[in-house]
Amino acid sequence: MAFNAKPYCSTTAKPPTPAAHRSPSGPSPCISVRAAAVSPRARHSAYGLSAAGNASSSTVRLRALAQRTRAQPQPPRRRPEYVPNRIDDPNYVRIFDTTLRDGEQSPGATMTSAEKLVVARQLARLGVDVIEAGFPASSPDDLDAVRSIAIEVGNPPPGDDGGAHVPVICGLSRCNRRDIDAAWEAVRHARRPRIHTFIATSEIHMQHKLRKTPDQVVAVAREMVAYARSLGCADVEFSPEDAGRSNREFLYHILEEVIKAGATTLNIPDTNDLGLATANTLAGAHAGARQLEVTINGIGERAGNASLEEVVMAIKCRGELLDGLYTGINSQHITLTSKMVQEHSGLHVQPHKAIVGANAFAHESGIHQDGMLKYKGTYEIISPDDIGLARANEFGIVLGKLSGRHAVRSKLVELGYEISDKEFEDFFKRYKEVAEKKKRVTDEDIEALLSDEIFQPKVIWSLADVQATCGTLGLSTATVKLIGPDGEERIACSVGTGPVDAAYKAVDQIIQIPTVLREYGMTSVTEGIDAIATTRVVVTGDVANNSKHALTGHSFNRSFSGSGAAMDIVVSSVRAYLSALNKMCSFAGAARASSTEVPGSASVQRAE
Ligand SMILES: CC(=O)SCCNC(=O)CCNC(=O)[C@H](O)C(C)(C)COP(=O)(O)OP(=O)(O)OC[C@H]1O[C@@H](n2cnc3c(N)ncnc32)[C@H](O)[C@@H]1OP(=O)(O)O
Ligand SMILES: CC(C)C(=O)C(=O)O
Ligand SMILES: [Mg+2]
Repeated sequence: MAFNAKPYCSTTAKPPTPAAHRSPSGPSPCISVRAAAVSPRARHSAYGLSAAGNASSSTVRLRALAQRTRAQPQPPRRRPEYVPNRIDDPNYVRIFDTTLRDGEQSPGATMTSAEKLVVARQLARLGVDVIEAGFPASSPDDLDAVRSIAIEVGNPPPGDDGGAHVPVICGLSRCNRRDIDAAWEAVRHARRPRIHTFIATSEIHMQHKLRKTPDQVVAVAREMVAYARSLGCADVEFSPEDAGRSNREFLYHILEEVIKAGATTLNIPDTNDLGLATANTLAGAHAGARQLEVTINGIGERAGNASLEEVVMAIKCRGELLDGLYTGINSQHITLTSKMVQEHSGLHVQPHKAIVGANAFAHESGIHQDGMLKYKGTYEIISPDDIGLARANEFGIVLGKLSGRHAVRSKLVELGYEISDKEFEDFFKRYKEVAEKKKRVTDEDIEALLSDEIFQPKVIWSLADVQATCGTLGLSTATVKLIGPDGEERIACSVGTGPVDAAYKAVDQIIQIPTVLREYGMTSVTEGIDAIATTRVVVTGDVANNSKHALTGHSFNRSFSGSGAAMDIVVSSVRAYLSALNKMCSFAGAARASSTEVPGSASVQRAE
């Protein structure tokens, strides 16, 4: 998590010392932990009562307060009016989004000004309280980008009657005048501008990076916070960078000093590389921080930041475990915002990413799918609607090799096919064979398999096996084994101009009905090397298949179509050919009526 320990305590870490909070001289700040801010009530109780100011005593008191809070009636879920250094509802947690600043620091994630503006508009729709729009001193372009966001997103839309949510627009700066001037120049156009200034407070950073003594760091922090306020900025956030590795007493001391200098939010950043961002952030909120610093999809420098969607949905779904906390986020915009940030930052989330990953609301294994079909709450704690996700099917079922009968049957019904139990069992067997070879079975795969397995003519000849060889070294060969209407297996081999031609000639040798192949077509119904190939053929037979035209009475040679599907193109082709030949045999059989001869039975080798 990113604990934001910003003067309104944000989540990072730990609340300022009692002394800091009792400070009579400055305004009370909000505490953020690179993530959250301590609510005024929590803060005052904890700090007011804590004598020593060490972490454990503060934490204990915060918990006691939390328990009392739990028993109280829930406050109305309305975003409290924005006041820089306090939040009037102790349960309200501000969401500080730094996608456009810290998120943009992810290698390769740089966005153009136009892209940043589009994302900022979306963040406002999402309802974030603060947008950290950039680091204006880093380049003239970034200053321009932050300024445009301040002007366009940081002000009410024309004609607004006061109902529109207008986020705070914030710019980051080091603790120096040049950076602070640039930040102010960029954000001052917003209705609610904020300058966020930071300086490292850990021994390792102060000594090796800043090359300053702790006293010098305190002096510059104090001076620069006061300078930011002197420019007319009423909302100043201060972050002690690398707070997690800073000496606690020193941390409290510098926080106390910046509060006196006019800081209104304290962010305690826990620059955390261990994948604990969301957990840390929630712990900060639980401990009283009331501003959480997050990014969309969790993007950011190195291992990234706490992700907005995880933190917000955890608070929404488990608010009761967090003493009734709530945010002003409209979660129905989460999916769109996540996609937009993926698009513009070029950083795509992994499929198993919580809340916004492609698999977060998809179910592929049979037991889960069965549970979902019976009651969605079994495997979904969040409704996809809650995050604005429209999924292709109601239950998020993705068919694969681990799917069971319930899910496959429901897919057939969804596709409009009602088949008998016996047919379904045959189909399911075939489905499993295919699914074992494919990563994912699509609707098109299902339809192709259905028409191959179920919607075939009466089976006279069926395919047992086929083996073909082909290549550039000579003619192709094929061996085909069919099962005849008498249940006997028959085998034939042939050569051909290609493996399909060779296989068809072998079939002809077995069935021995004069046949002309009129049309042959193959399509891959799905994508990728493991796609299912569907073959359609049209054949005509001899005079025995002649039909009379209904209107003219003339005889014509009737044609028969057939289709087949398989992942192997030769198998698919032979299935289609047999399907057409079976139709033709049925027709011929009906025409001959009394004939008992089995086509092909006399001239081919019987299998052992
Ligand atoms: C934890 C964070 O995420 S911090 C934000 C990080 N984001 C960025 O750095 C992105 C934008 N950065 C930039 O574009 C550039 O680094 C600039 C424009 C800010 C500065 O560029 P340069 O002037 O060339 O300095 P450079 O980046 O090489 O070095 C940083 C200097 O700032 C100093 N510095 C670092 N942090 C701070 C601070 N918070 N307050 C004051 N000085 C600081 C360093 O000690 C170093 O000073 P030195 O030149 O006296 O040794
Ligand atoms: C500037 C600070 C807040 C920061 O980005 C960090 O500590 O990660
Ligand atoms: Mg950072």
